[in-house]
Amino acid sequence: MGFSLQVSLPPPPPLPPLTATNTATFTLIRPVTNLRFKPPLCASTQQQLVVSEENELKSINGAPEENVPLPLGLRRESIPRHVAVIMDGNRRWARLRGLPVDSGYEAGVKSLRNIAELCCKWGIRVLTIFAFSSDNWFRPKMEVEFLMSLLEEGLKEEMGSFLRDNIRITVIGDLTKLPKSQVELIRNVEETTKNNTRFQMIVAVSYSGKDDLVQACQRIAMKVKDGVIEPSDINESLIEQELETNCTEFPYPDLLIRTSGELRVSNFMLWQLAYTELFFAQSLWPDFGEAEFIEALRSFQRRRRSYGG
Ligand SMILES: CC(C)=CCC/C(C)=C/CC/C(C)=C/COP(=O)(O)OP(=O)(O)O
Repeated sequence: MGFSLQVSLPPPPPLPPLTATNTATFTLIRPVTNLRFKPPLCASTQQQLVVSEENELKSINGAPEENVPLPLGLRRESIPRHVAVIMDGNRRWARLRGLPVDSGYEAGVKSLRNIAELCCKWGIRVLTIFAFSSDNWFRPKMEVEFLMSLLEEGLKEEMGSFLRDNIRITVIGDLTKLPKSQVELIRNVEETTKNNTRFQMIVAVSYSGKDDLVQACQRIAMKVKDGVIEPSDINESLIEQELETNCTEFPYPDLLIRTSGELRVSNFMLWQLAYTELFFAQSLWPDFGEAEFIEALRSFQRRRRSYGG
């Protein structure tokens, strides 16, 4: 749906296309409530602009990844659609530097931002991160609270970028143990970003792959009990539909990366990882940067995926 705004520039300089970085130079003349992305109002600007919502969204949310060259040695046609990550080694990273554990998690968030941006840039469609496992509740209370506060701050701070960059956020896991305010924030972010299509980040919080399967079994058992389906109707596709990854078009990660040299999947996406290619990096998660990510993607592209056939 379009809206129009008058131009009052004597005479207007050539306007660059709207991008995520130059929108602050434009002022909308009247408040617009139906925009998914709202350019910040800039008091100092002299410019007023005619723009349509359609054009704005096209300019910002187009598919720039198609024009961005991939790093040397990576082929666009076999870029994984879904990458899952076990971000391991944050505390070790901090301890190695004599820093408090919290600094390790903060450094981990920086690394996550970097990898998520690269995913967006290179056309990876889904990134699932293991942010907090159901077993992590047994960590010291202060540590748990700090991790949860990072999640909360991250969601609040990045909300503008999610909308601007057409990013969908989904949280999976058992949220019943989280404070009500955090659950509300999560549901709000999910709802606000649910129609975004360029990139989806799935955040696994209080997550357990076994629990995901147990919940799916319970829901299916209820359907049998209620006479909605017969036991013989239970098949892979039905189970897939009941798992938490029913939130994405690409529920099966093509590539799982685990950092810090540990060689386990630790109860992460047990069903979904059936045919996933695994990559174990030596780097601790805060050190896992662009070079290591490229190495993981190159390794993925060298694999022959036969799915057992
Ligand atoms: C979305 C969001 C804000 C995420 C939080 C940030 C973040 C990096 C979380 C990782 C959580 C975690 C339990 C990692 C495991 O490594 P570990 O830290 O236990 O490391 P260790 O194996 O060295 O003890």
